[in-house]
Amino acid sequence: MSEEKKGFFGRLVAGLAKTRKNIVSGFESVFSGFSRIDDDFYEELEEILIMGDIGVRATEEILDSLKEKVKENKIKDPADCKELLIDSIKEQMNVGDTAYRFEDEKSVVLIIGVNGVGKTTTVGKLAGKLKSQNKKVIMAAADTFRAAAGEQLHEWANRAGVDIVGGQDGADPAAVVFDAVQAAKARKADVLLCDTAGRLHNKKNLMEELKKINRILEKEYPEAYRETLVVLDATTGQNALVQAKQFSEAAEITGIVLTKMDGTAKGGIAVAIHSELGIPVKYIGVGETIDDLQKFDADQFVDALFDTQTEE
Ligand SMILES: Nc1nc2c(ncn2[C@@H]2O[C@H](COP(=O)(O)OP(=O)(O)OP(=O)(O)O)[C@@H](O)[C@H]2O)c(=O)[nH]1
Repeated sequence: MSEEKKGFFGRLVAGLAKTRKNIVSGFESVFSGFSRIDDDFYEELEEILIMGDIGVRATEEILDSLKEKVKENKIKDPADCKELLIDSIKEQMNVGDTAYRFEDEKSVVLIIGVNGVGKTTTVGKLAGKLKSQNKKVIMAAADTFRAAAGEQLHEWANRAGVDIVGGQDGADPAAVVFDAVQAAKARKADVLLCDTAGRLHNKKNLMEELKKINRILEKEYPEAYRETLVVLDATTGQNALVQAKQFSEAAEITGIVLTKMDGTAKGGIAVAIHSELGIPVKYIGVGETIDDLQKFDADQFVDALFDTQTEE
């Protein structure tokens, strides 16, 4: 493993301490506590997976795949199931294309999410990350629904050292996006980050608003690659999955940002999102500062969950 990867892995393991404690220690006791592979053994595994917020459907599929592998490989010792279980979870998390195209080409990134999930913080962290790659970034404060959201985003823009357009409470979000696109073109921005609202209690309005924004982007900024990220609060577990489903009905989602992974034992929700929705988690938030946003790598995530070597 390269130094950089080792560093990332270490941070990932540390950030996931609570999730790991919840899932890994449970697995370890099952692998070492059972002397044979029987229904009780599988039931215990099932319980740990469900308790870890991996989701009912994903859990079933993981266990079916594990049982098949056990049969195929004629495994008799529960301890030998560990690697097979890791493989089965990785398979469930495979959603194909997880490229970060917006980091490499002229792009506009729409960031949606309900209030309080960490959306504004995520926009700020993303801006900081892109800025450190020498990208010209512009923020659009198009979440004009909540008073003070614009002000908060301005603070993040200052912290990250990027330009910001909009921020007046009650302005039309689509109009803010329109202005931001003109600014992005005039200032030759690499990435336009749009903080948009996500009021799920009125899905029709949300859909209309997103459609309107997308129409503006199609018309005014067709040359930009479009990424739509949904921000979800990992501490809400299965609720996050429900939100992701609802957003995916309202817009074409290209990725998920899972925030507050540092404060939760429910990190297994990442598996459920991949497995049940087929949408990749692209970033995880593991703290409140500008550097606390990490790219998500499903294989490394599963390895980190099972890593028993690292001190906490
Ligand atoms: N521990 C931790 N806290 C986070 C993370 N991301 C955001 N937060 C905190 O969560 C709280 C809400 O974050 P905001 O970014 O204001 O949430 P929001 O979704 O933009 O909310 P609105 O502005 O109301 O739309 C803040 O206290 C953040 O510091 C994270 O990854 N880890």
